[in-house]
Formats: sequence, structure tokens, C-alpha cells
Amino acid sequence: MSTRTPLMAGNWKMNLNHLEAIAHVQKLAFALADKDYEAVEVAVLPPFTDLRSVQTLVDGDKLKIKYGAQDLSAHDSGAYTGEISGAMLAKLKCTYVAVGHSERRQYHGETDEQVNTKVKAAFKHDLTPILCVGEELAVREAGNHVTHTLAQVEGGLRDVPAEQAETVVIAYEPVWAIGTGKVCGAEDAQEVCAAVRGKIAELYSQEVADKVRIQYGGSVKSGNVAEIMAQADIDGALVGGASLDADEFVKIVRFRDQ
Ligand SMILES: O=C[C@H](O)COP(=O)(O)O
Repeated sequence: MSTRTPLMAGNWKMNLNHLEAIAHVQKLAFALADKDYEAVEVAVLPPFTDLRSVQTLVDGDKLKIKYGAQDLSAHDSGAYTGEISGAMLAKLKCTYVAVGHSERRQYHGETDEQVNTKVKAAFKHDLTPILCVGEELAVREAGNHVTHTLAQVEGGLRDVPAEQAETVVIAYEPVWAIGTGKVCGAEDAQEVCAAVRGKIAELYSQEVADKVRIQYGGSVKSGNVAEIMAQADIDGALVGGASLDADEFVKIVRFRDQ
């Protein structure tokens, strides 16, 4: 296990309205204790429409849980119907924003160039991007998963300076393991996460690479999280389905007890 502070982030995707979000975060806050936050950084990524409610709750009750968005616009403001800017997310005191999630790449055709622009937009507004990368099944079966994923890392971080890059979070999510119940074996996940760290060392320096947190995502549950977190280059999890169950997400945060 690494010495970097693990980040357990719940990506709610398009689930939980703002009232459900309040109840869910209250449940998490009730269950999590100071010792949990000392060991692990805990974050939730609710839908945009929940963020103001989550902010109000976190501020009002001085909760230690962090939150962020699932996407942001590459633009700061203007005629971009339906988009949400980094400035708007910063105003809501978001800490994180997911960028380039495979569902954005798949359903919205996001390219590495667009993802790169969004990574820069996040940094511009002092948000920490969670840069999502990972291969589809056919790529894995062809044995090209490492090359494919490293190209996404390089594309996503293009022209990002070292002082920003060292704060980025990379989420390695093999697409075939997302929401399918098929977990990438811990050693297979480690292979790619180690290669991602190596790529960051090559692009920047070993010092930068040692600081970057790399999450695994794809059917993470309380039953498999400990094995995943035991890998040297895995510093947390980006949890989809299992993060919608507060008790299960708390167990994932407490992976050391599993
Ligand atoms: O962002 C989270 C990932 O897409 C993983 O989702 P999942 O845990 O439902 O497989």
C-alpha cells in the first residue's frame, strides 16, 4: 500500500435527486468518524442539480466529506447551452471534477483533445481534475490496454505544467469492468496503474509521479476493495454503483477493515 492519502470517491452518475442527495450525505456523515477522514479522503460526485444542496449541508454542518462534479465545460462562460463552467463549480466550493469519464467519451464522443481542454479548465478554476482513462474490452483482448491507457494519460495532460500535474488524480477504469460486475484482477489493475505512474515520471519527473494519486474504478465493492487497495500504485477507488448504498460506501472507505 502506498503512503499517498487514499481517495475514495463516489461517482453517483445520473442517480439521486437533490433531496435524496441530502439524505445520502447525512447518512455518510453520521457513519463516518474522524478516524476515517484521517486515513482516507472521502468525496462524492453528485449530479449538477444536487451540488448546491450538498454544499449547503457540508458548509452548515462543517462536514469533512468533499464533493465535486462529474463533468465541466471547456469554456468559462457564454453561449454553450446546457453546459456548466469550472467557475460555477468553484463558486459551489467543489474540490474535484471528473474529466473524460468513459461514459462521456462513449456517449458524448469526448476526445483526448477535449478532455485535455477540460483538465486545463478545471485547473484554471482551482478544481482538482479526476482524469478518467481506460480501455474497452476489445483493446484489452488485443493486449493493447497499457498503450491505449497511456495515450489517454498523455493526451489528457498535454501542456499541463508539473505544478498542476502533481495534484491531478488519475482514475484507471477499464470500460469492460464498469457496472458489469466484472472486476479487473488486482494485479492486472496494478500493471496498468504502475505503467501510468511510469508515464507521468517520463512526462514530468519521478517526484511528480510519486505525488499523483491513481484510483482504480470498475465494480469496486466492499468485498474486493481491500485486495485492490493492497496494490502499490493504487491510491483509491472511483466507485459507481456501490457508492449509491451508504453502508456499502462506508465499508469501502474502511477498506482496511475488510
Ligand atoms: O466512475 C465510476 C465507474 O464508472 C465505476 O462504476 P461501477 O462502480 O458502477 O462499476
